[in-house]
Amino acid sequence: MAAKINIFEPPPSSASSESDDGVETQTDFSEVFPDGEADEERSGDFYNTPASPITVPYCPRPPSAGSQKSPKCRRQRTTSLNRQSSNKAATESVLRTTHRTIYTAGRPPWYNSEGQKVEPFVIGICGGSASGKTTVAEKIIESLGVSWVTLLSMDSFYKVLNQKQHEESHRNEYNFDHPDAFDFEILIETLKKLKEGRKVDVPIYNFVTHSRESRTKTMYGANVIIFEGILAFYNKEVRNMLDMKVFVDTDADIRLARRLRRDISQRGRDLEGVLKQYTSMVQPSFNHYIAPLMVHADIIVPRGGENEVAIQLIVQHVHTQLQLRGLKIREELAQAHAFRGQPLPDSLKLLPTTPQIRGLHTFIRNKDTPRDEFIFYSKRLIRLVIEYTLSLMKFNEMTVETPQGVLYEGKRMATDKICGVSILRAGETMEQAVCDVCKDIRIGKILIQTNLQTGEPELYYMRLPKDIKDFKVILMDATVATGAAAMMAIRVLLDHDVQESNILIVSLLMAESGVHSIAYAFPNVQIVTTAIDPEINEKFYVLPGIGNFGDRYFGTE
Ligand SMILES: Nc1ncnc2c1ncn2[C@@H]1O[C@H](COP(=O)(O)OP(=O)(O)O)[C@@H](O)[C@H]1O
Ligand SMILES: Nc1ccn([C@@H]2O[C@H](COP(=O)(O)O)[C@@H](O)[C@H]2O)c(=O)n1
Repeated sequence: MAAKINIFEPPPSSASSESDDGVETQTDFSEVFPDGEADEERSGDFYNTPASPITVPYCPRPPSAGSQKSPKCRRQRTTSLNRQSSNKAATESVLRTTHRTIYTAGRPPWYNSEGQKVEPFVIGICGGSASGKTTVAEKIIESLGVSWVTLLSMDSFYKVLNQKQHEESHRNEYNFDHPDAFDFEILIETLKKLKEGRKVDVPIYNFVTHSRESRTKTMYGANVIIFEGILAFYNKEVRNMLDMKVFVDTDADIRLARRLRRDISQRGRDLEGVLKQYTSMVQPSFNHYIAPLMVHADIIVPRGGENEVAIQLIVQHVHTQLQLRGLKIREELAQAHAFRGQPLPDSLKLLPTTPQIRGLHTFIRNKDTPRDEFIFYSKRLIRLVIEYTLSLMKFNEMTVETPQGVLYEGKRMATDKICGVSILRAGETMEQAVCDVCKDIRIGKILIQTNLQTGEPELYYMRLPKDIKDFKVILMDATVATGAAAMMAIRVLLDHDVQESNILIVSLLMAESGVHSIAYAFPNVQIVTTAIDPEINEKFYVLPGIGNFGDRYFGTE
């Protein structure tokens, strides 16, 4: 695969800092590439996807729309996607730098067109020590060309040793090749969480000190998860989580030669120690525990990483499986013809189409409106839709005394826990209006861009207010066409434990099919807009539409 270096470009209007009134509107793009990651390993470590439960009332899509579920039923929460390097790869990255390539742009969808998380494809790689498991895993990753792959090594789950065992390990007398050396409980829990797309903190193992380091490595779900280790197929529960089992079968003498070189140069061992450990424990355990696991393999790869043919076969199979999992979100959404003629969902809150609203639309839809007027009239419309959004909040009774000493029976918004999140970059144009009407509101940002090759939305960046799960979220995008970007942003919020019913997606203009798609996937999300247009063209623009709102507003092409 051609190496894919991250080509992250902040959007034109980003990187602002605190505004005068102290409202946080900053866009800190360093968040995308956290400190401590080698450049070529930048992989969106920022992303956290805990599972989140949802319920459903609205299901207008008829069965012919390709949906498997019955109208009343609701899908299970399952998994998600991303790309990470393993602990092992991370700790050895200095040694391997010249071989390491890949790495990612944005995160492609980790859910299907119904908003449901999609299971990642999990590959297990088993084989003797120094057989080439890690090398095979890295070659698969390179050839796959999939952006989000997690590589998890069984080494991370070596048990913490007591004093006696520790002394034995330094005399090369502790058996690290016996199943009892591994903490299968944490391993299983970790794999399960990764399959569900949740965040895990994986221990980092140090082969020199025979112990876990105090820091951990944070990993997330992915399109593909590769799990490798000498006893990767030993535990039945682990085996059941593997979609494809690969056994790397390399001759014992080659394994010994590689191990000698590696353990002396990288793991702080001496010749005598390696040979003693190998003959007394590594080789016997291989014969007794590891070699018999070959029966579970779907594919046996002789010679390890040199075996290009085997690696390409594996890669082909994974590609086919990923395709079957179907993550062509935008295409599917754009073809959501089954919604035609369906009543608009109850979750849609359309502003009354007054002459004033139509008048504002007339200005901003007119292709000849100059930019300054476009901005002026857009701002007016934005202010109206934001005020309307606030009117949908719950209000409590409140009595105040007027300056004349008379009581006034009024109302007060039930919660002040409201925050804004803009979908960059068009959604950013709506931030000011939210800040103007909600005092001290905090604003988060999510950057989603379209991959020009796949046409799919990709998540590049996000920075969300702290404790967002406790907030009502006004999610802003100027226009919604297929709903693909809005759905990705909603998915991000749900993955951060925001309640579906606490999300309001707010736009100036939405395509009818986008409204249906969002409502079908996320029936409890409120959808607020000033107008609905009937069509989407082949470029995914709304028709009649406004054109590219961001370009017209920011004066870009
Ligand atoms: N085909 C190969 N030719 C030469 N050295 C190799 C080859 N494959 C792996 N190695 C080296 O052998 C050692 C063990 O390989 P690795 O892939 O880490 O095996 P495992 O993960 O099974 O322990 C590493 O130092 C690696 O660089
Ligand atoms: N403290 C330790 C822990 C493990 N080992 C050996 O590592 C081998 C597994 O790692 P691979 O990368 O070779 O799969 C295993 O055979 C253990 O003997 C060790 O030496 N010290």
